[in-house]
Order: sequence, then C-alpha cells, then structure tokens
Amino acid sequence: MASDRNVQDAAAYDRWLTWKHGAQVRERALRSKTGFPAAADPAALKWGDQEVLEKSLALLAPRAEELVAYFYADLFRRMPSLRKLFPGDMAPQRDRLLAALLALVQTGPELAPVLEQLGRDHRKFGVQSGQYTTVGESLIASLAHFAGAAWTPQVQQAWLERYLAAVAVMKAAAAQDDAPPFWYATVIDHVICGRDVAILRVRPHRPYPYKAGQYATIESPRLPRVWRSYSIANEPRPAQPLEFHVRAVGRRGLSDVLLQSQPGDTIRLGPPRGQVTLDGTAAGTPKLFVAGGTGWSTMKSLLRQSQREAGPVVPARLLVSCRPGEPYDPDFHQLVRSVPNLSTTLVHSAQDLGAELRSPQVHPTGLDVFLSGPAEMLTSAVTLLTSAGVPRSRIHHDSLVMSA
Ligand SMILES: NC(=O)C1=CN([C@@H]2O[C@H](COP(=O)(O)OP(=O)(O)OC[C@H]3O[C@@H](n4cnc5c(N)ncnc54)[C@H](O)[C@@H]3O)[C@@H](O)[C@H]2O)C=CC1
Repeated sequence: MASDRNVQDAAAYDRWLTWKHGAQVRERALRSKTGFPAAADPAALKWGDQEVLEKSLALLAPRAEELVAYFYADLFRRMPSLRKLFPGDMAPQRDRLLAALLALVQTGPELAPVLEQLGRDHRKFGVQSGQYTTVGESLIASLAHFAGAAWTPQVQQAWLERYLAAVAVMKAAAAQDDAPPFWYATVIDHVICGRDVAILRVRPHRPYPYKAGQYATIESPRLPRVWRSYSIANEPRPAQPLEFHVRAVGRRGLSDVLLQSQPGDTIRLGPPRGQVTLDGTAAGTPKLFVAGGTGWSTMKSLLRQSQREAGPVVPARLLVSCRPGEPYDPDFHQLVRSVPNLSTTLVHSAQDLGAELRSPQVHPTGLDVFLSGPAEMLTSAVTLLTSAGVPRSRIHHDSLVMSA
C-alpha cells in the first residue's frame, strides 16, 4: 500500500484514505456539513480569533502531513475536475499548503500582501471563483476530522473566518489585475555551463514588461502544471530574449526538464514578480549585492541595469558564494570587471560568506543590500547584517514561501 507521502493521483489518494481511515470515516468526512457560507462580505472581513486558531493549530500540528493528504483526497472526491489543475506529483503541493496554513494562522491579516499576490498568481492556473468554496468546505471538513472532540462551534467559526478572509483578499486582488495571467514564450537555445547549469534563453510571444532583479514562474509542457520561479538574468530591453539560469537537481523536477528543452519548445511564463529591484534606492548610495549559486542571475540583471541606466554603481560590493570550480557563468568576469568601482569577492562556503558579511567594511552607513540564493543563505545573511546594524528595511530579498 502506498504511503501518505507518495500517493500521486486521485484514485491512489482514495485508496490510501480508505485504507488509512476506513470507508465509513471517509464517507462521513465527505458528507460532513461545514456550514460554509457562499461568499464573504468584504466590508465585514473577520480574521477569526487568533488564540483559538493557534490552539487549534497546535493540536493539529503533530498530524499536519496526514491532514493535508486527507484534505486533497477529500477535495478530489468532492470535485474530481479539480485534479487537473494540480501537478502529477502532489508531494510539493502538500508541503506548500502546509506552509500556507501555518503562515495563515501565525501571521494573520499582515499576510494580506502575500495573499494578494497569491490570488493574482492563481489566475494562471485557471481557478474559478466558486472552486474556492469547495476547497474551503474540504479544508474545514478535514480540520474537523482531525480535531475530533476539540472541534467546537467556536473553533469552526475561527477557521471559517480566517479562510474566508484570506480568500476574499485573494479574489479581490485577482479581480483587479488586468495583466495577462501568463505569457507563451519560445525557447531560443540553452547553453550548458560547467557540470549542471544551463543558461536558457527564451523569447516571449508578446511584450513581457518587468524590472531588473525580478523573477518569473515557468511551466513546461514536458511537466504540466508544475510552476517554479527563476530570476530573469538580464535587464529589460525591448525585443531582447529573457535569460534564465537553471541548475539540474536530478529529481526529474522542472529544472531537469528545462535542461532538456529544445530550441522551438513553447513554455509558459507567469507574470514577473519580486522586490529585489533598484526601485526606491538612490543611485549614489552604497550597495551590497550578495549571491549564492544560481542566485547570481538576480545580481547579473541588477548589475547590467545599473550599468545601462545610472552609469557606475558607486560604491558597490559584490559577494558571490558558489561551488568550487564556479562561477558557472561565462559572462561573469567580464561583467564584474566592466562595472566601475565594483569590488568583487568570491567565496566557496557558507562559513566564508559569513566571515565576509561580518566584516565592518562590507556595511557602510546608508547601505542598500540585495540578496538572492538558497533560503538558508538569505536567513543567515539577514541575521548577520541586521545584528551589524543594517536596517531591515534596507535589505532586499524575495521570499518564495507562498509563491504559486
Ligand atoms: N535559478 C534562479 O533563478 C534562482 C535561484 N535561487 C535559489 O538559489 C539557490 C541556488 O541553488 P544552487 O545554485 O544549487 O546553490 P548552491 O547549493 O550551490 O549554494 C550556493 C551557495 O550558497 C551558500 N549557502 C548555502 N547555504 C548557506 C547557509 N546556510 N548560509 C550561508 N550560505 C549558504 C553556499 O556558500 C553555496 O556556495 C536555490 O535555492 C534557488 O532556489 C534564487 C534566486 C534565483
């Protein structure tokens, strides 16, 4: 029998659910009345009682993974047509939902900007407004099932309010967004650099407006409905192809599939996203660019943009942490040499990067910092820089926790 971590389609979910919980429990869950209202009144949004939600989450946490698997099984039983909106491999999807639920309870209304973006991003999946109700019904039924006797009317009310508030924010943002939900683009070429990175160039079929430092989500027909984020490594210029840096991870995920793409392949791009841009930073203030691995692509775009628009970046420092034998990018040395007053340091370990970030000359007063790389690198760099006195508001990086 499949384990709850690797069941991959609706039928397998259903078999797993029946095996795990018994047919009667499953039927009860599917029939459960959640009292789910048809729509939330946006003028009277309530976010649910924080204390009640936190207690409920703490109770559910030990079985959270099971709960999420149960939820998707329940959802696809209620509305089998929803299955086609999701990728074949549901494991990453379940992890995302779990992270989203945690953030929703822990962060509450302050999560609104993230939810707005999530709502806009869901347009590219073709989600219909009414499907949010089915998802909500299924979620409440799943929470109720796992909470057991602790599922009181008060707890249900808190979860309902929180879910409805989140969905209202997502739907409102989606309704106001008049940009295309996605763009088609044709692969021009890809060049393998080093052992396992490809520099991929694609041409969108219609203008794709973005800012240097932003990223795009990409989907390939070779792996339908799997969207992943990649920085756009060049600065925006009319009619210029977009460049992405993709490292093989060996799990037959999107990066591996993109490494096999052929000239002429059509892919889809989600709308450009991301806060790591030069917007709001003065041209003359000191800047620190910190890149880890293929996070270099974000810095490449920012450096090219600085070069084109504002002349020399003065003064600026670039720290790149990469694997031995890298940087992989054949443009790297020429580009960094061509930016006047840019001082560049290459390191090959987290420890050496930490030592550089601790060095006082790396953070002069008035500094703006731009970070891109593995999540662990972002976390440790933010901790080191803020404890060295760099204001949090001057450290720019993207969090992809709830990206769609
Ligand atoms: N491909 C893209 O367009 C972009 C990728 N990213 C993310 O950047 C990462 C890049 O992956 P790889 O190239 O495989 O990177 P990698 O695994 O080669 O790591 C790059 C460097 O990050 C540093 N690092 C790792 N963990 C650290 C920690 N805990 N503290 C401090 N430094 C640490 C290491 O020094 C390492 O050399 C991925 O997580 C990817 O999601 C971010 C932005 C854009």
